[in-house]
Formats: sequence, C-alpha cells, structure tokens
Amino acid sequence: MEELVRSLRNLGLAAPRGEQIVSLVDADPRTEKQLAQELAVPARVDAQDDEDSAAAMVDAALLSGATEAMLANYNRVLQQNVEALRQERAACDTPKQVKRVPLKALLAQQNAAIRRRDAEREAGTQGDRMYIPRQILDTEHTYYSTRPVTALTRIEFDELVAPKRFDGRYVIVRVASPLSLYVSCSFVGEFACGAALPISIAYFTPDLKLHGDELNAMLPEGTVLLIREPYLSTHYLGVGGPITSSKGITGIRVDTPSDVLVLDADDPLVTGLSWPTTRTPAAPAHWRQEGPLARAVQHQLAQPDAPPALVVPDVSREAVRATIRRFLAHDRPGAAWREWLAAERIGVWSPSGATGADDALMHADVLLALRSYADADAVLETVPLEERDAAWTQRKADATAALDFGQHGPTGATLERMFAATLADATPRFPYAEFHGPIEVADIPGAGRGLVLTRDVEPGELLLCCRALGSSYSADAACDGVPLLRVNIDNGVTSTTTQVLAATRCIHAVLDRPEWATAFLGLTAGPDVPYSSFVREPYPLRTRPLAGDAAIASGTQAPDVSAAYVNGVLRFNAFGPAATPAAASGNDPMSRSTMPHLLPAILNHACLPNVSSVFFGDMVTTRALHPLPRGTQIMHQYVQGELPYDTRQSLLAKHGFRCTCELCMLDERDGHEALHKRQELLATTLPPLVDRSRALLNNAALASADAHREVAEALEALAAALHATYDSARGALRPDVVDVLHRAAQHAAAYDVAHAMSLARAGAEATGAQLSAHGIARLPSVHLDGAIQCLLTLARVHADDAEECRAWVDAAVATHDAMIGGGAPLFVQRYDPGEYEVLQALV
Ligand SMILES: C[S@@+](CC[C@H](N)C(=O)[O-])C[C@H]1O[C@@H](n2cnc3c(N)ncnc32)[C@H](O)[C@@H]1O
Repeated sequence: MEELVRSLRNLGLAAPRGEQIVSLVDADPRTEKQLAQELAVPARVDAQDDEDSAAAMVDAALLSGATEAMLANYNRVLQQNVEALRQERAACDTPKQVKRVPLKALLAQQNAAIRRRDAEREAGTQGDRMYIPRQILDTEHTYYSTRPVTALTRIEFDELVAPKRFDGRYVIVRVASPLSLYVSCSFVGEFACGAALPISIAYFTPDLKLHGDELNAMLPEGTVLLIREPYLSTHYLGVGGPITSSKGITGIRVDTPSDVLVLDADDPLVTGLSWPTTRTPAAPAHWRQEGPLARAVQHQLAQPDAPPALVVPDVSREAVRATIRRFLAHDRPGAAWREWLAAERIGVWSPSGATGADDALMHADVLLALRSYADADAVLETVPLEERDAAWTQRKADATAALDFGQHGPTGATLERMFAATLADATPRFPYAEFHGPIEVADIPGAGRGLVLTRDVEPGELLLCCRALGSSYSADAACDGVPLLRVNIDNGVTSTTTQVLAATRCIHAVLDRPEWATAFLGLTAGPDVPYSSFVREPYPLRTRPLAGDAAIASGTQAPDVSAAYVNGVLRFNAFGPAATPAAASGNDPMSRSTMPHLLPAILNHACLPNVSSVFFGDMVTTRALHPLPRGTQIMHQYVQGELPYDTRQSLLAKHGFRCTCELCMLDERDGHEALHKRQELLATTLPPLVDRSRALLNNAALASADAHREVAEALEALAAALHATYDSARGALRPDVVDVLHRAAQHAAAYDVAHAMSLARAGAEATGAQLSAHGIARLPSVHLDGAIQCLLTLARVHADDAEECRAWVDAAVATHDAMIGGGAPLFVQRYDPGEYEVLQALV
C-alpha cells in the first residue's frame, strides 16, 4: 500500500481517505474503477479551475486510467502474498532444512529495512502531519504456546526445518541487530552456535511511530530471548510484516508476544550457552521483562521448598524509582506495581509509609494507573499534612472523584463535563472507578451468559457505568497518521488501525496484569471459535490488582494469549463508537474507535432492548428504560432496532444466533413478502422524499404552506404504504415509520396544527412509547432519538400554549434522561444548537 500511495503522490494526487483505503482490498473491478475515479478526478478538476474544462476532464480520465492500473498492480501484489502464505501452509508437510545465512548478510538486510522505514517516515511527514500507510496480512492459522518452559526442550539451529511449528521445543536467541517496526517488529536473532535468523514478533507495541533509540530500548541488542514452540516460516514477513512481492525470507514468525520470554544473563537456561562474541544489553530491556527486584523475588518465590537466599541486585533507590516510572510511561502499571512490592519486601522502602512524600506520590500513581482508586487514596492519606503539596492535592482530587463516581455513578455535572470533553477531545478517556448497579452474571439458556437484575429497578436507573480496557482511538498520538489495514486471508475480515491496536493493547494489558485475564479472555470469540478455558470460570464482576507476593509471582504467570482469540473477542464484543467531533471525519471506518468494555460485553442483544447503552469517550453507561422486576435479563442493542428487519438480521448474522425479541417476532409474523415490500419502500421511495423534506425544512421561512402540504402528503402516503405491510393485529410498535411520521408532522405544522399533533403522537408511539394526554406514560424501547424528536415537535406545535409546550419538552427531557442521564442541562447541550435558546427557556 505504501508504494501505491507513493505513486499517487508522484502523480500529484492526494493520499486516500480511510474509507477509500478500506475499499482498496475489494478486488471487484467496479470498485477498483470507481476508486480510481474518486482518487483521480477531484484533485485534477480542482487544480484546473481556470483552464478549459474539457481539457481538464481528458486529463482526469487519463489520471483515473493510470490510477486504475496502479490499483490493479496493487491487487496483484496482494494476491501474490496471499498465495505465498497459502503455499507455505501446504508446504508444512514437506519442510526443508534451514540454511545458514551469514550474520553480516542478515544485518545488511535489516539495516536496509530500517533505512526504508526512515525514508518512508520522512516522506510521509508534511508539516506536523504524518501519513504512513501500512498493510498486513493475517490468517486464522496463527500459533501460540500453552506449555510452560519446563515442559519444553531446547532446539539447536541445525535441527531447524521450515516451514514448521516446533511443538514441545523452544529456541534461545540473542538480539543481534537494531529493531525495525512495521506493525510487527523484526530483528536478527543470533543462536549460541553463531547462526542467525530474522525474527518477527506480531503485536509488539501499540505505538506504531516508535523508531530509533526509543524502539531499540525495548529489546536492546544483546538481550537474550526464549521463544516457546517457534514457527519457522519461509515467508515470515507475510503476517504482521510489510506486503512484499519479493521472495520469501526464512525466519521465526512469532504470532503473540506471550511466546517470548526475556531471560537474564544469569538465568540457568542461559548460563550453559556461550555466543561467539560478547554483548551486554545497552540498557535494561523493558518490553516483557519484570523489574530487577521483582525478578529476584520471583526467583525466590518460585522455589518454595528450598528457598534460596534472596540475591538482591545492586540497585539504588533512585534506580528503582526510575524503573517504576519507566514502566508507568510504557503503560505497564502491573510491572511497576510488582517492582514496588518487591522493593517493599526487600526493604528498599518500608510498607509503613516512611518513604517520603515523593515515593508515596509515585506509589499512588502506580495504583491510579491500576485503577485501584481506594488503595491510591489510602496511600495518599499516609502523607503527613505538612508535606501535602499541589501534586498531592491533584492526586487526592483524582482519587476522590474516581471513587465517588464508582460509588454513586456520575452526577449530572460530571456527565456534562464528560460530554463537553467528548466534543473537545479527540481521544477522551475518563479515570473513574466503575459503577455497578443491581446486576449479576447468569447463565441464559441458548445465549451463553447474560446480565440479570438482582432487584426491581425504575426507568432511567443507572445499572452500569464501565470503562474500556485497551481502548484505541485512531486519533491516539501513537497511531494518528498511520492508516493500517489488516486483511485476514482465511475469513476475509479486514480490520483497521484501531482494531489492530486495541488487540495489541489488550494482549499487553493481560500480560502486564494477569488478573485481567479471566475477564478479558473469558469473553467469547465468535460462534465458530471454541471457548477459551477462562470462559468456564465464573465471570468476575470486578477485577482488583493482586496484593503482596501473589502479585509479584503473577508476573511469572502471565497468561498464554492467542492473538486470534483476542481478535475474535474484539470482533464480537467491542464497541466502536464513531469518532468524536474533535477527531477527523464522521463515518470514516478508519476513525472509528475500538473499545472492549468487559462487563457490558456480557450483555446479550435484543432489537427491542430494555436498557439503553450510551458512550462517553471510553465509558459506557447503561440505564433501564422501563420498570424492570428482579430477575429480568437486561439486553441492549448490538444493531439498531429501527433498522429494517433484513438489515438487522444480516448485521447480526456473524453472531450466529436468531434474535427472538418481541420486535423480531412481530416482524416475522408480518411475513416475508410484507418485510420485503417494507424494505423496498424504505430503500426507494423514502430517500428522495427525505431530500425534498430537508430542503424545505432548512428553508422553512421561504417554503409555502402548499409546498409543505405536498411533501407531508407524499410522506403520509409512504407511511400508509408502510402501515399496509404490518399485520393488522400488530399494535403501535412500528419503528420503520417513526422518521416518516415525524417528518410529515413537521411539514403539517405549517398548515394544520391538529394534524401535525396526531402525526407526531403516532410517530412517538411507533417507538413503543405510550403517551398520555399531555405527556409520556411509558418510555420508548427503540429509536429513542426518534421519540425525542416527535416529543419536541409536539412541544413546537404548542408554542403558543406555554403549559402544554412545557409538558412536551418535559416528556422529551424525561426520555433523554432515562436514556443518558444528566437532566435538562445535558439535554439542552445535546440538542440542536439552533434550538438551544428556545429549549433553554423552556426547561
Ligand atoms: C457480546 S457477547 C454477549 C455475552 C455472551 N452471551 C457470553 O456468554 O459471553 C455476544 C454473544 O452472545 C450471544 N448472544 C447475544 N445475544 C444473544 C441472543 N439474543 N440470543 C442468543 N445468543 C445471543 C452470541 O453468541 C453473541 O455472539
């Protein structure tokens, strides 16, 4: 893809946008042609303003022809790589001896790759903006080891054949080159015998901009690695590496970081080995390594029968602090915490708090990063009054706010602040403890696990407010400007930057904090994927960091992580809220975020839900929509219930279940033919009507009553045609007609207020709401926004009756409040700014 983008640039064309990049992998010639035109035409036509437009069009046609040829070429290279991976899989039955390649030759190749990356970065950086496209292949046939090192035996270089997975074996290699980061990280690994091989580790870091010293510091030259059950690939760059049409390179392809262990030079597995040259790592590795004190304590804890004397490495207090800060800076609070505990156990500082305010603040920072707010608060309280400075006050305020939130849920003011942050910040994340209402995990026949209520709840009651683990925004600094496209050659699924990065973050999160493994890897990964062993464990409502020795020991027991399973978990459980207004564009698939929220992921789906889940940055709030008795399973929407039945079914198809909610049952009873007719009307008759309606409503002052009447009548005719597709015994619940009726009501208001009222009422009731004479008796279940719009239209048509008008605004606010919370002030902020004044005066 990089070459394609470079060629486009050479032609003076803009880099493709996110959604264009996604369609790059659509080999359909029509898509190719359209894409070529899209890429070529606007740039040239814009550039040719003053020239003869016919000449410009000829030019544009030539350009789009050239672009089409480039796309075809790009697709050919992609297919060659896909084919190479397939051939490699077939060749696993007939592996061949791996040849020795001189270390020098491999180093030259590696340095050339690093120079290429540097040149790309330079070419891709214009002003402050960076644009470095990346494309990788993925396959369902990825590997991960589940065997402890003690159950494996070492393999010598001369035994290596490729392509082959070495079950029951491990290799030990030393990092012998600088690192090169594409999406996976590659380097040269040297065996003790002096032979060398390229090694490529997938999901290495979520910071795709890392390079140079900062990247090399993660695994400095000289670091010794153990790779469990390695896979020797003849095309190792094919997964996680750059798409390349050149001949495959034999190397070790590591599909998950959990297969790689960083070994100390004095590790018994290393002491018997000697390399031809001496290399001491330049700086301590900090990619998957624990701090020196935690390693010393772990070593002792690992041998409880005959505990050896604790050999404490020669480290100063300042060095321990530096290690902890480095772990925090690299999003490894678990490693920071274990180093802190080990230092405490060894007596570097005492548990009593006699460590000084600076250390207490660092300790609190570790606990805040672990989301262990009560512990952070307790540590802050140990700081003597006279030492409490501004830094202390800030952390105390953070801990208190986080705890308050977890105990009571967000106040209206907090929700307003959160909402404002989602408008202003492209990557909003909120450091709050989770709020859990009266819910528990239960087995649901035919649907795995689900969440049920432990007591009766009221409409609008907050049930959950949870924060994502491993959230990823495309505007995150570490990947902004690195559009990434991953194509799975087996299932055809394409993933974009945020999905790949969320997977990387989640893998590293559970390796760093093994206590999260049950909650994250305990989610399911799709209907065709066997459950992980964690799914069989009780699903934890809350995850707390382990304490004391258990925490330190957990560093050695990081779980074995299947990257394929993680990708499945994200695909079937993560939400992808659209980009915030502060981030680039609205529906660009590249700018959608990826957020796994662990407990909310246990919620099952209903097109007609009984709760509403709403995002604020990386948090999701779930509120009851109706009075719900204890024992009710709460269910939210994976796909919007207001979408036509067939669309809902096709969006849900990947989950492999049939939705049996009341709405689906009603739709099914209407019959196939009626459903088909309904969808056809919505797809063909509605869009031109919406265009006309929009044009009139945007120019309401200019539009005549007759024009409004004409559009209203057309919309009502469509509503009637839609109604004819519903079974006559069906009742009011008809989400497909909500928007049609609401638009008709807005136009009817211009010439017949009473008629407008009845249309708006019918629109609101089609969402499952029940209206009384002057308000709302039962909240809607589906298309909540549509219901609110209908209620606001009822308020508008009563503009000269203050009391009535206010009653309908109150009904709209109540609906909004049950859906989102935050009361009238948040309602006013979230609705049409043009109406801000009017609404504010009313609420
Ligand atoms: C986000 S998870 C929900 C939690 C899941 N039930 C579990 O035990 O982990 C999504 C998966 O739950 C199942 N599921 C969700 N809603 C369902 C429903 N209405 N009927 C049957 N299965 C459902 C499907 O297997 C789906 O892929």
